[in-house]
Amino acid sequence: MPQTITRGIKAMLDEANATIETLTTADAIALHQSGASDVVIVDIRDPREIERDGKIPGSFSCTRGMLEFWIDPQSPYAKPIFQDDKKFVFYCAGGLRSALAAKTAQDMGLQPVAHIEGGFAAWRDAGGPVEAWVPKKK
Ligand SMILES: O=S(=O)([O-])[S-]
Repeated sequence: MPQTITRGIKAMLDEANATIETLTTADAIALHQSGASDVVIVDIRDPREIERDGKIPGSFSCTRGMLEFWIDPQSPYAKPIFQDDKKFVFYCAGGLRSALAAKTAQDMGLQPVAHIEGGFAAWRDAGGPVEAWVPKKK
């Protein structure tokens, strides 16, 4: 018998988008250009996407797979950056995964959070600055 998926991505995205802040690309670029020190831009794309396409300069990379484990201070994988009193702005390639990630983060108590509409593709198309991936020196 085939699986019956009772809650699909449309419902999940609708719910996420109804409860999280969505930044337009223009607003996100302006926020980035302001250099606000109380904002962390979180890149939730996979490493291969970052390697291929580059990233928003200064963004913090947290793959979606590690999201909950890096946010929760009780987790052995907790990252101190998620304890900072800052605004966390998530982005992915196209704005879908980041909506779900921001919703999850918000549900966990992280706040304020937002995500960038259209993701990195929209950012790049709008002329937002892009930093090329540089391999780590060994
Ligand atoms: O999640 S996605 O919008 O990058 S395909």
